Amino acid sequence: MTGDSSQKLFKVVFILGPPGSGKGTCCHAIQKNHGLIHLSAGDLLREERQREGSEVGALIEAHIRNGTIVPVEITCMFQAMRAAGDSAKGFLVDGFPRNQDNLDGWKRQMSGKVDEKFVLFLTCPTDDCIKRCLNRGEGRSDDNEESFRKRIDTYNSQTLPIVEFYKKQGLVREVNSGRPIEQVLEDVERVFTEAGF
Ligand SMILES: Nc1ncnc2c1ncn2[C@@H]1O[C@H](COP(=O)(O)OP(=O)(O)O)[C@@H](O)[C@H]1O
Ligand SMILES: Nc1ccn([C@@H]2O[C@H](COP(=O)(O)OP(=O)(O)O)[C@@H](O)[C@H]2O)c(=O)n1
Ligand SMILES: [Mg+2]
Repeated sequence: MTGDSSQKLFKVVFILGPPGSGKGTCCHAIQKNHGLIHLSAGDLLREERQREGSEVGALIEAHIRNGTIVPVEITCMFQAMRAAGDSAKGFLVDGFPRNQDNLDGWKRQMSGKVDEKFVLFLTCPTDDCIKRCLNRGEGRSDDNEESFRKRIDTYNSQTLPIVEFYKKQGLVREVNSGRPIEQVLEDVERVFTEAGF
């Protein structure tokens, strides 16, 4: 009837898990195989932090070092999805929503515009996660032991309740990522295939 009713919904898969659990690594593999667009909230924030003249660069850096979550208005996930346009088969939304503020902002902006397929939830022992972060080799200002501890605290207190929220809706697909990458990717691939990707 109206133009709105025929508007294409953005297909979305959320990727959540502790720092160093392999979210980015899994997204790279899946993106290649399935033609999905990978949007990492952390990457978008680091990009904005580097942008010359950014008014929020220092604020972003303070949150990143401190392992706390940047206010959702600054985390331009929605703009990034819109910028990627209609042609995308779907989006891998990596590291978002990470707390209640992220989730509230997402709902405010995206309700009625997205088809939330599932949440890929990666689980990995903290000892493995910290080793992986300290060896990541990207020179990140938060890949040190002190920041890692803060990130894990934030993850446990603020992100796990978001996973629970999606679990209640039957949307969580859990994969143990504390294993060799080939095994992890085999299970991740299966989850996407079962979801019709
Ligand atoms: N299954 C795995 N086994 C060993 N190392 C891994 C595995 N998955 C990812 N890594 C490595 O661990 C580090 C963190 O992975 P990354 O994908 O950046 O995690 P996240 O995005 O969840 O922080 C990277 O150096 C990556 O190459
Ligand atoms: N939704 C998000 C995602 C990341 N971030 C910030 O960016 C940091 C790094 O996030 P990331 O997703 O790149 O980190 P990993 O979990 O991939 O190691 C987080 O610790 C937060 O400080 C945020 O504020 N909000
Ligand atoms: Mg990452």
